[in-house]
Amino acid sequence: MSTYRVLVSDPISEKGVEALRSSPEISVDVNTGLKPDELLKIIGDYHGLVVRSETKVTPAVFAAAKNLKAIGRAGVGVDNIDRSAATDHGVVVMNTPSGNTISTAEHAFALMLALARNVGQAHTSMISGRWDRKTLQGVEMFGKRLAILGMGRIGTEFAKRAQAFGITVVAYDPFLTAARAQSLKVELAETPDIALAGADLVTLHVPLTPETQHIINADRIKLLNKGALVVNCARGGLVDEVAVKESLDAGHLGGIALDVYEVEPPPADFPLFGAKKAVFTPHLGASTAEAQENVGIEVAHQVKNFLTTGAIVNAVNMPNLDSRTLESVGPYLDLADSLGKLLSKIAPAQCDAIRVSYLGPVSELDTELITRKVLTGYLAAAHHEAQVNLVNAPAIAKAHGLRVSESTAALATNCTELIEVSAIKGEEVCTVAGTFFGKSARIVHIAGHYVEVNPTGKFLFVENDDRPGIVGTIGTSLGGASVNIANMALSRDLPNKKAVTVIEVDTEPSAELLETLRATPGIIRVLSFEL
Ligand SMILES: NC(=O)C1=CN([C@@H]2O[C@H](COP(=O)(O)OP(=O)(O)OC[C@H]3O[C@@H](n4cnc5c(N)ncnc54)[C@H](O)[C@@H]3O)[C@@H](O)[C@H]2O)C=CC1
Ligand SMILES: O=C(O)CCC(=O)C(=O)O
Repeated sequence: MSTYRVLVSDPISEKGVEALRSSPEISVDVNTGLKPDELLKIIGDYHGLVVRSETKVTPAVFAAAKNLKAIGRAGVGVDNIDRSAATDHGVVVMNTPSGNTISTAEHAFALMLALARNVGQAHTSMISGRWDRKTLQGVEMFGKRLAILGMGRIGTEFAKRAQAFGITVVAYDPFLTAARAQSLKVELAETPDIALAGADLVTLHVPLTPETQHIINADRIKLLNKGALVVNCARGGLVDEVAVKESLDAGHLGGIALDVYEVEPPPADFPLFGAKKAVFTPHLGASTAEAQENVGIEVAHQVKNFLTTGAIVNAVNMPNLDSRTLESVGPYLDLADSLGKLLSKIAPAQCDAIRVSYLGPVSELDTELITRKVLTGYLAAAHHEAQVNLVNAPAIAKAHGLRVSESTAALATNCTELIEVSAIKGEEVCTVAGTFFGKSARIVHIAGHYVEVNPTGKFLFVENDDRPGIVGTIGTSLGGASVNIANMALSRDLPNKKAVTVIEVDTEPSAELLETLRATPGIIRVLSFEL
């Protein structure tokens, strides 16, 4: 019987499906072309979902997906997946960023050449019986000026191909450094307008975001040279289709090639279908045997590894946790979970902030992940957030108005390394801390007291007056109730004549035993909890 069920709801390569099926822990259903209401009916049964761009993973899908842990996107763009709903529901979203880069760059280049040499129109004209050599005259690529918006993976591959054609490339990308531009032999433009001014050719390779929506608009089209050709093989919505139509009609823009559309598929009355110089393809950028095999296999391994080992690669809504990181960070994650849970038991309710300090070698690790784990331990117990996990912990903390901060320092004080976690409520600060003695994790501070306690197990936490006889009384009460003591740590606060006793027990103390202890003279507070 498989532990995890994965639904593949868009077509991916057979090798990808086989890679998923290779794990005995996973059973796979391939069910493509589902209508939204059909997906809603079945998604509750699945732990993993694999999609391309057709399946729309909406907030309603997440609400119905009670068991869903991971979505794998066989491709780059994740705009068909509601990322914030995924994060709120604790579902990790992973894509396969590089498997379709070459195919998409080649397709964009093919569209640019087809546009320049009227390949589409010539084909249509020929098969309707004409031999039209006059009106189908094209333009050369050689010596032209090309603006690339978005110099990521695909933009970079496009630039290399353009340079081989003798095209001058100018690129705009907010993350493109001067050094990288120089090594790629492209001109670096500081703004999209500078890149577009005087360009003969334009290609878009940016994600669709509020900043890039209509990055090609009426004003920017005017900056281009007369007759310029524009290719969009990235996302519909980057180009203002109405502005393009107007400029084509006015004779300024020379042509448009689109692989992607604001609405997919575009309606039959799509205004640009009437344009004379245009080439359209139905979102084919990544549609090659090679790209589909790459992304199908990659996504299958990512979803499989996440479900069976917890390793996270190419996540778009949380830090990555590949198997090597998991190995180095794993023990710290367990300790962080215990510290968060412990804090939720001993700190005052409704804290305003959580502060996590990393001292010593642990400060060199991916502390963001460890802090997320502190939060999962704390929120699960303090706020009864049963669904909290590494993905949604920061969002849930924020929703509870909990401020989270993190600090690191190279040297710990009296331990080699320390994770110190404080819950803060107004002026009140309650701190717990843990460390490693060799490979063994230990909790070493609880609310101002030095102790040495295992990070997991059943515990009694007793605050008492520091005077003779109390520990003996506690032991007698536990013995009387047949609760065996596995371990015991004592810590005194000499100036205040107070002490804490942390007792690891083999069985959970009964409510009656806790009442007896609480009623014992000299005992101030008794807490029972499991870490
Ligand atoms: N037509 C198709 O079938 C395919 C389309 N795509 C789309 O192509 C686009 C690019 O993909 P990749 O190159 O793999 O992504 P990438 O992440 O490697 O590159 C995107 C680049 O855009 C840059 N960028 C972000 N905001 C920008 C802005 N406001 N102005 C200029 N640059 C900006 C980023 O810094 C990054 O370098 C994505 O939207 C993706 O969804 C990808 C594969 C297939
Ligand atoms: O799955 C596909 O064919 C679409 C590819 C795509 O648009 C992407 O990877 O962003």
